[in-house]
Amino acid sequence: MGSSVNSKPKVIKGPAGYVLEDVPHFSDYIPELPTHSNPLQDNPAYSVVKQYFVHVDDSVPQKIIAHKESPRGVHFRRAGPRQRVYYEADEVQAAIVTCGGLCPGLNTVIRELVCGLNNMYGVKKVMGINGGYKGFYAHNTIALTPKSVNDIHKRGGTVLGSSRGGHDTTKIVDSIQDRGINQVYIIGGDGTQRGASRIFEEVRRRGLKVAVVGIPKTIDNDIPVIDKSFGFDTAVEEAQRAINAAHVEAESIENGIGVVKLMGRYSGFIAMYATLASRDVDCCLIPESPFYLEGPGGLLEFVERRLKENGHMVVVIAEGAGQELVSESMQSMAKQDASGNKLLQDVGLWISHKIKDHFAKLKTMTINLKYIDPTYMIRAVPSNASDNVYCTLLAQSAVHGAMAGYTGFTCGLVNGRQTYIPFYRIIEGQNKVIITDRMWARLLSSTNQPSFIIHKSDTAEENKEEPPSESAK
Ligand SMILES: Nc1ncnc2c1ncn2[C@@H]1O[C@H](COP(=O)(O)OP(=O)(O)O)[C@@H](O)[C@H]1O
Ligand SMILES: O=P(O)(O)OC[C@H]1O[C@](O)(COP(=O)(O)O)[C@@H](O)[C@@H]1O
Ligand SMILES: [Mg+2]
Repeated sequence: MGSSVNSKPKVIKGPAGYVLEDVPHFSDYIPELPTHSNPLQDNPAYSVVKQYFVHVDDSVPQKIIAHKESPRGVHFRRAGPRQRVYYEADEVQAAIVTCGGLCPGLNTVIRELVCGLNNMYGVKKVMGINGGYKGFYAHNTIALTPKSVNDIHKRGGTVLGSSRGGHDTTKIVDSIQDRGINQVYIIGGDGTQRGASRIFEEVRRRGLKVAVVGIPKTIDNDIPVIDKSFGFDTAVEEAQRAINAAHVEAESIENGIGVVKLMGRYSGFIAMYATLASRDVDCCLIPESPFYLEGPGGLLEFVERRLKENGHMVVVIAEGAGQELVSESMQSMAKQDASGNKLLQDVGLWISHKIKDHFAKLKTMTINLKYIDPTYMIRAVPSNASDNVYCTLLAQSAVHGAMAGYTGFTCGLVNGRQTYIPFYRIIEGQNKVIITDRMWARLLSSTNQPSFIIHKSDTAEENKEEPPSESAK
């Protein structure tokens, strides 16, 4: 079996600016592998489907807004079953691992990988790696059968367990070889996909016929390229319960303030969508939009004004918002978790204290503030109906890709279509709320909160005499 240095991006160009950012395939580094006809063609459930197999040239555009003269742009390979497969059913030894923080839907993905492999391709040997990456070399494995995973999608968390840290590429690939694993399904966030990419490179370097497949998991929705991640809808839905509670508490008492902290380390999507969905939120603070507390146009002035107008208010804050302000006022410890992620300070608690201190000093208004931190409750629930369907399609796409000999890719929804995306595109950046986009503008107009950025620059010079009016925002 051949081996070479790290794989290079596979970029295929076509007419009119067409670009396919393709994913690796066994045939790139292992010559003359035998192929077999896809057993799906004899499966009664699929035999009625016209054109069940994906055309070899099918690809999905990354950008679907186009102008008459614009180039066709970047495309990704469309996911789905292929005519020829690179494994026979009894040859496959699949392994599934879940890494990083929890997210609704993990169990559904595990279930559908096991059932998809079994029902579509007759694969019987599937093992679960216990406790994240380190489970490859530090724990026992768990045998997974359609029966044993039958109702796990009704539970939150991951039946396999998860962990941070412990990624040792050599030990992991040694374990893959020792256990005879030839398909690895790796479910996890940005850190996990980085780890998966390293595993793929090592597998390729050793010339192994092992499909390395990533399935993106991120409750924060911070993975680039894909439309959204599984579990996100569930998280937004579950956040409504906390926001409702905050609203009920706030409006039941004079000058009531409800503060709700939601997940979102670097990306405020959960906070933004939960706010847009709820309509009870007066102010949404996210990491992408810096804010300030004191002075004209600041948060405290806005809180005072909203309380005077409405008698109560709800603030939603993403965990990563205002971290620079928290660090300024508290001794930053700059600690990291086992995966190297920066540990954040509790901005919800901090902002609650700041608001309370402000009104205590002001003495003209007595407030009643209730702080709700539902962060772990939101990610520990089972996935909702639409996420369950999404997880099923993702898992099936992953299985089809691996069986067809593709490797070194992450499955993902791009413009509503299932695709195979090369690892480098997934790990090169982060998906963030773009505060100059229409979605954030919609949020600002629905809450009518200050747009702190505009103010801070404007206020320095212009507003020495007079603070800006809300309508000027
Ligand atoms: N740059 C990296 N290279 C290899 N492995 C990594 C890298 N970053 C994170 N990992 C591993 O991926 C796993 C999950 O990462 P983590 O950041 O905790 O969660 P998530 O995948 O949800 O972002 C951990 O086991 C961690 O060691
Ligand atoms: O306390 P833990 O388990 O480290 O998780 C906290 C973090 O996990 C998340 O829910 C998800 O982060 P990952 O995608 O990196 O797993 C973050 O929003 C949060 O900061
Ligand atoms: Mg992460």
